[in-house]
Amino acid sequence: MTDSSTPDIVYTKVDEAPELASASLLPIIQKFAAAAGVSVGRKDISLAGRILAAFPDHLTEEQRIADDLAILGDLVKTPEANVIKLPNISASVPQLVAAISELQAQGYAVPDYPESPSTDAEKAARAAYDAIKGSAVNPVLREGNSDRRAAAAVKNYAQNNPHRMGDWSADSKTRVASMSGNDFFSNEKSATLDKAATAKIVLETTSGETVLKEGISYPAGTVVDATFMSAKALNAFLAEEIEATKADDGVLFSLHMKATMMKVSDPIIFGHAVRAWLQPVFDAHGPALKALGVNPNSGLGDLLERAKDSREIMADIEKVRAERPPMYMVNSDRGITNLHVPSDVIIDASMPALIRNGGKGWGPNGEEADTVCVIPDNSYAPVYDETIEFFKANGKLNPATAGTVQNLGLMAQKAEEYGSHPTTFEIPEDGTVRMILDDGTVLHEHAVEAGDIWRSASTRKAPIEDWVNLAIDRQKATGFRSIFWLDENRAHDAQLLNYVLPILEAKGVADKFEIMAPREATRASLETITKGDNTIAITGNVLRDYLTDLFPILELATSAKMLSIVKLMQGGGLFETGAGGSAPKHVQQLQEENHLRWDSLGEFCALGESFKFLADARGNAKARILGEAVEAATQGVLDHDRSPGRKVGQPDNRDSHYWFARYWAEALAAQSEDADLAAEFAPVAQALAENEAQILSELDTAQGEPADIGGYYHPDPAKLAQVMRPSATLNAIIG
Ligand SMILES: NC(=O)C1=CN([C@@H]2O[C@H](COP(=O)(O)OP(=O)(O)OC[C@H]3O[C@@H](n4cnc5c(N)ncnc54)[C@H](OP(=O)(O)O)[C@@H]3O)[C@@H](O)[C@H]2O)C=CC1
Ligand SMILES: O=C(O)CCC(=O)C(=O)O
Ligand SMILES: [Mg+2]
Repeated sequence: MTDSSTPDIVYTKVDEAPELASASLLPIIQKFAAAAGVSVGRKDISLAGRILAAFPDHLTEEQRIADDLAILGDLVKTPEANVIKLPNISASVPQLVAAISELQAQGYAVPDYPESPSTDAEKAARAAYDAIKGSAVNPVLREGNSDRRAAAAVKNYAQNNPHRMGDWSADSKTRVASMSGNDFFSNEKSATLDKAATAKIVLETTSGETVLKEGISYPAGTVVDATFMSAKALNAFLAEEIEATKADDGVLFSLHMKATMMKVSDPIIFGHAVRAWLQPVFDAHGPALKALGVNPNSGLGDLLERAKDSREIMADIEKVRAERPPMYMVNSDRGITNLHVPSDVIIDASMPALIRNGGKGWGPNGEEADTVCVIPDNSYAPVYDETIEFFKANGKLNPATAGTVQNLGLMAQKAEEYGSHPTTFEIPEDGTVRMILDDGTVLHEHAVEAGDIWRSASTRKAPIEDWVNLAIDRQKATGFRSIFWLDENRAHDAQLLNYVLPILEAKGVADKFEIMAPREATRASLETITKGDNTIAITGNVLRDYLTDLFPILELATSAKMLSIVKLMQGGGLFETGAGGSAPKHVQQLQEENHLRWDSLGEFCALGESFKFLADARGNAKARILGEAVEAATQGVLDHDRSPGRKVGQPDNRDSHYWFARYWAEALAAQSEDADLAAEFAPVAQALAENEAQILSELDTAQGEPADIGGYYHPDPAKLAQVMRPSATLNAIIG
């Protein structure tokens, strides 16, 4: 078993590109931190790690690892927590299955993922895997609300070095398409509980009553929502939009939602889209597809793989494809469509990239084209619709002069849709869903039909109050235009306003804040930053996710450079690195040509904050100096353009770590507050400078050939270290 002691700073072990970067960066951080007596150690929240931790009984003693996510889940509820959290995979089923087979091939006897569990053992395995899939880590660690913004140095850099933006034209055919009703937005009901309660969710049909879930307990003051999306309405809408897109010659069809974070509802919606796209094939070959084990929720890629030997089915698929509009591609070189894999359908990343690109997506022919963006539910789609209409009318944003949109997101304790996974159901039969409290009160009730997606989400009182107070603090600290993105006509938002308005009144700051529905807030924010002014978007959890990619990608080209702080409600600190994900494409590039374009600026920003937090929490003056020197080093990386290039042969992630270490050491050597630290780092700085040419040449020589890291989801640490630390000269200095 792995060591279960907790280091002063936890630096999470994750997946994909950030994990590759850690192999190079973490040894540097550990060396520098040791000078302040600070230990920096790892806890494993990777997909592979979480799978291994779930099945100790299937593993040998040496193979077993501790359940680090559970350990961290406890740690974040204590004031001692100081966690640097890198982005991890929120796995779709295809990713989960791929990770399982990789582990099995490496000799770990973890069970297969049971598609249709029948035995008790299969049911147990399925339950364990269901707990691992989707957004299973972030809701556990995020025991505080979210504060994401660009650090001043990062924003200044973006203004001085504006990235390329695609041009928008007034006659762009790009548009957002959403359902005309009967979606989560229009069916929502919401209530605030005046006392603590336990609830059950039941479905009543002509054949009797089924308990969908019971024993859900809520503290007093919880806002409890319930809503559903009609499957019939969804299917009619999808069919219509496929036809409407086709009528607009050459325009791409695309679907955008969050199949990973909304891990129960959105994969079902995705499956409806796959089915709608191939409806004639499902009509003609339903039983045959079923016999092949096809599940539309797993995507077109899985379907094609299973059907590839059936000439009849494949011919019919071809026929349908020829009749369909061109589809927006995830990777046109590899033939990966928008509907291939659910985990590629991640609206927070896809819509901003399309908008940054002048509303153009990539088509199957590898050419850019205008795109119909299907976002079925209306809760948050207006944000993208309004953004697109704004740029059509006003032209693209100018990153050289644009102000910034910061975000304060209500996220703690699985707030809002974030926490809806255990209370989301695909309705098996027509009937009535009721949410009933232990005193018999029917809190919410909906008439539903078979196939409808019903879900309940909740938001607790303490996180709401914490979020409003955080907003008051940030508004005071910045003086920025501060907008609560709440729609008084939406059931859930109206309940939140019952909390927000009295707190603002009681603190005498009501005049400092505006309240706007998402569409109006989007327009106001775009107008504000276009003028060069700044604004704070105070939002719920889903908008937190969406906006902290949207605005950074427009303003800074990427959300990787964001400062992302989670002030834990019990007093600890969680420092996330950037606002983006784990960049699978970057791993592919490393494997093919040993170039890693991952930018660790998010890690640098989080590290500085973590040291400063530790300094305050533990009265460690050296840690403060280390943190201030990290900030100077981050500034150095920006000032001297040391961030990774995109192409092989250009300096990459490893080069940027060399420069970061060097500027960090130089800043420590130069400061006069702590003579011991200066004396310790002067020779390090000197060695790094003197060996610059040698180190850069060693790093450069490493690039070009394929790199073997011994696994994708579960790489071999020794091979990974060899690939990511190819400079013997640098390694000797770092030790
Ligand atoms: N906090 C978390 O734990 C999060 C986890 N995720 C997970 O990450 C995975 C991938 O998500 P996806 O939506 O594709 O989003 P990503 O943010 O991983 O990738 C989108 C694109 O953004 C660019 N990018 C992101 N981070 C960096 C960086 N540090 N340096 C340089 N470029 C960067 C890359 O562009 P290019 O390829 O053009 O260089 C990348 O392809 C999923 O499994 C998802 O669940 C997603 C968001 C947050
Ligand atoms: O938890 C997840 O799946 C994704 C989180 C995310 O995208 C974010 O926090 O920005
Ligand atoms: Mg996100």
